[in-house]
Amino acid sequence: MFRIGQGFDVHQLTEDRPLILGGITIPYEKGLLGHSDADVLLHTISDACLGAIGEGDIGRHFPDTDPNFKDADSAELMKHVWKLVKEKGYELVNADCTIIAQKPKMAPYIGQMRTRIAELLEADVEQINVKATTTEKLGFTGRGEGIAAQAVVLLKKRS
Ligand SMILES: Nc1ccn([C@@H]2O[C@H](COP(=O)(O)O)[C@@H](O)[C@H]2O)c(=O)n1
Ligand SMILES: C[C@@]1(CO)OP(=O)(O)OP(=O)(O)OC[C@H]1O
Repeated sequence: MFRIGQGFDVHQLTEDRPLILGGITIPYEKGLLGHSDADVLLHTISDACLGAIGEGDIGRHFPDTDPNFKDADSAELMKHVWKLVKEKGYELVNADCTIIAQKPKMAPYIGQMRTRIAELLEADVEQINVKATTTEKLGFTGRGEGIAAQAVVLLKKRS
């Protein structure tokens, strides 16, 4: 049996924060603002996993009103999500993600992101695809005000 889930998330870019995306730190003049470390890519993959198992979203599991999650490492949140997926008896078929950012150039970091995401989802790197696109300077991402990410995750019941 297969289950599919999709995720979408946005965080604002601001000064004096590190840019953490896909579980790695990317050198850039700004970082993402959030209650947690604001890793928009891990958030959207986590949401897609939760969607696939019918378990709501990360805001339900890790409320942004809970001081326990202040500056939380999104990799740790994703590990918890993946534990829920495994408890329901599923494993990953593949995940496909898109980062929507005018800047910085993500291409040099995509390999490291795939490796880290594969580690977190206990999968092979070939099961994880990460893409990036600008919005041709249009909209809030195009103006460099924030970064968005979307993901689709396919799970299958372990035999
Ligand atoms: N932040 C980004 C955005 C895009 N890329 C790479 O550039 C290619 C062209 O982007 P367009 O938005 O002009 O289609 C895209 O396919 C990515 O490979 C990137 O590395 N970082
Ligand atoms: C991850 C959580 C929890 O720290 O906070 P944020 O980093 O603000 O992220 P968001 O995607 O807005 O929502 C989920 C939150 O509950």
